[in-house]
Formats: sequence, structure tokens, C-alpha cells
Amino acid sequence: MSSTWTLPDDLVKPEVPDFFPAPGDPLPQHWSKCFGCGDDQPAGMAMSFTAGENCSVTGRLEVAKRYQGGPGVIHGGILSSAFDEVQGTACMILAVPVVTAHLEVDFARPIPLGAVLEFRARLEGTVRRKVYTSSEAYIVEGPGADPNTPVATSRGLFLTVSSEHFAPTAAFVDGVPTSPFETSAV
Ligand SMILES: CCCCCCCC/C=C\CCCCCCCC(=O)SCCNC(=O)CCNC(=O)[C@H](O)C(C)(C)COP(=O)(O)OP(=O)(O)OC[C@H]1O[C@@H](n2cnc3c(N)ncnc32)[C@H](O)[C@@H]1OP(=O)(O)O
Repeated sequence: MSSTWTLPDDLVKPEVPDFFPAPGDPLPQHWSKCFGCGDDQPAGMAMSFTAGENCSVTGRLEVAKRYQGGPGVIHGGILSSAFDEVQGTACMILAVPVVTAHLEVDFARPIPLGAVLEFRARLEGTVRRKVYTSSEAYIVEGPGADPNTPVATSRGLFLTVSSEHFAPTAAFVDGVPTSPFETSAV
């Protein structure tokens, strides 16, 4: 690993709010059309999540054949998306929207198609709007299963945003909006 990622000294660990699911309970998807977790996104990854202790979240991804990059192995971009999703989900503890500003991934071992990945992620803490997260991925079922050896690791910086952040793109939820004359409305 060659990361230069360091956590700041003034990191604040948030309190987990009372309404947040208890450790072991499932977490809701944050947006039904999300590629990572949404159930209204047939081409998506359908990840699922469980709350953990101390600002941690566990994510699950079944490595489908369509996620292939090199022969027989997961595409690195898909793996990065899964880290993005689980670390973003850990930010739900803050109960405000977040977006990814920076994400870095170390790919430690090849991950075969058919594996089931478990992501052990956590919100490390916040500084102003900056939210520091990290995660490791393990193969817990299928080919190469070894729940004690990480196959990839990630660190991500998220920023809290207001709901207005999404206003300029909200019209694109179902694709590029078109006028009645079939020309772009934007
Ligand atoms: C159970 C109940 C739950 C309740 C409700 C929960 C709600 C759901 C919550 C959560 C689930 C989320 C799950 C999502 C998972 C997937 C997320 C994605 O994939 S998001 C798509 C990809 N990302 C983008 O599209 C962003 C594009 N970029 C931007 O929009 C901007 O660049 C943005 C917002 C990231 C920053 O812009 P600025 O203008 O707001 O911020 P500035 O003022 O520049 O910076 C603020 C601080 O951040 C640092 N910063 C900004 N960008 C940085 C970077 N790339 N690297 C390092 N630092 C950075 C700056 O240095 C500054 O730091 P200093 O406070 O001064 O110390």
C-alpha cells in the first residue's frame, strides 16, 4: 500500500443518533435509483448494509458475472463503486446528504467472479463538512473465501451538502429531459 492518507488531529467522532438502526439491523437504501444500492435500478449492484458498533457499517456485494474486468476477476471500477457506496452509507449516521470528494483504493488480491464480498467500513470522524471514512473488503463466501484476509482497502473523504446540491441535476433522474419537440430542454 502506498497511500499518503492521514487522519487530521482535530477529528470529531459523531454521536450515533437514537433513530439510527441498532447494531445488527439493516440500513435503508439512501436512494431507490442508486447504482450501488437502489431496488429501482435493475442494472445496479443491489448492495445491502447492516449497522455496526462505533460508527461502523457492513456492506455485502455478490460479484456477478457482468462485473468482469480481467479474465474471471472483478472490474476495479466496480470494486471502487462498492467502496464508495459502503463508505457513503456509513455517513448516514450524520443524517445529512454527503457526496464523495476523494476516494482511494488499494487492490490487494484478485477477486474471482462468484465471490461474495463483505465490506467492513466506518466513519472515522468529521472536521467541519469533511467526513473521513475507511473500509476493508473480504471474501466471505464462494471462491477464495477467507474472512480474515482483506482483498482490498479504501479510504474516502465525503463532504456534507445541502439538498440544494442536487437541484441542478434532479430533472435528469430518468435520463436527459426532452421538450415536447424532442430537443434537449437544457
Ligand atoms: C437512517 C437515516 C438516514 C437519514 C438520511 C441520510 C441521507 C443519505 C446520506 C448518505 C448516503 C450517501 C451514499 C452515497 C454513496 C455514493 C456517493 C457518490 O458517489 S456522490 C457522486 C460523486 N461525487 C460528486 O459528484 C461530488 C462532486 N464534487 C462536488 O460537488 C464538490 O467538489 C464538493 C461538494 C465535493 C466540494 O465542493 P464545495 O464547494 O462544497 O467544498 P469546498 O469549499 O471546495 O471544500 C470544503 C472542504 O473540503 C475540502 N475538499 C474539497 N474537495 C476535496 C478533495 N477532493 N480532496 C480533499 N479535500 C477536499 C476543501 O479543502 C475544504 O476543506 P477545509 O474545510 O477548508 O479544510
